[in-house]
Amino acid sequence: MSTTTRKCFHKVTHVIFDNDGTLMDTENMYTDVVQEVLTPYGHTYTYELKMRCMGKLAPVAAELMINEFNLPLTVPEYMAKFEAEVARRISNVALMPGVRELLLHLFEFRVPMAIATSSFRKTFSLKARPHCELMPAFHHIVCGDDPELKAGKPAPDIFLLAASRFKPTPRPECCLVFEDSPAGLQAGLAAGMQVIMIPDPRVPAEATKDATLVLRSMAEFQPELFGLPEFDNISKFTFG
Ligand SMILES: O=c1[nH]cc([C@@H]2O[C@H](COP(=O)(O)O)[C@@H](O)[C@H]2O)c(=O)[nH]1
Ligand SMILES: [Mg+2]
Repeated sequence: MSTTTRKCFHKVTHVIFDNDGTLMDTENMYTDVVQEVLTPYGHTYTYELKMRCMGKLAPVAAELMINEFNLPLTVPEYMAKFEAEVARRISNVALMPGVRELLLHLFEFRVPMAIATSSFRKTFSLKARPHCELMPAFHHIVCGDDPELKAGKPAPDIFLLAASRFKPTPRPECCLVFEDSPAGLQAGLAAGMQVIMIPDPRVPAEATKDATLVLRSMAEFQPELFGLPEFDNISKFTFG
């Protein structure tokens, strides 16, 4: 089940999910988007480079790409190309395996949940549209362009901001984070939270070694290990 064997986990009361690559299967789309932007300049978006961009705020990733390839583009110009390609592909993104079942289960037991995504609100809303029946499961959603957000992942700010919006506000150690990216893992840990990492198989073990637990899929998650309600055989709850 896990590549990290840490037997003792702390009980949590709140759960904060990353979105891209964790709840929604959007990372292959992002790979295609960035490759489309790079192709006219003759460059390739390697997985090594992608790992440095994943989870970062769009302007930060744009600057990284411009510097990496010495592209003749400003950050706004790069972002305009990036966003145009995202808009072309975003209409029907799927959920990652096991996500729907876990969200329904935790919602049934009234576990407070939030999303902390580097994606900007407008883009997140497009991705969320096919999954709108699941959105009431979240108490709130913090996006990368939130006016109160000072620094993106790997800084801890987005997870601390997400925790602060639960009322009453839980202590960081009572929050469990789900993440797929190395930057997101570092952000969650820096926030003082336990982080379950569900990385793409191409992410090397070195980049996941600090995770509280590493899973291959959300479907492997055992909530009772963190003091959350155990799955029964069939969760009958559905949204209205
Ligand atoms: O291949 C990539 N994947 C993802 C990103 C960035 O990561 C964000 C998704 O972050 P999160 O997993 O926090 O939702 C995207 O909006 C984008 O800014 C990127 O630049 N390149
Ligand atoms: Mg992610």
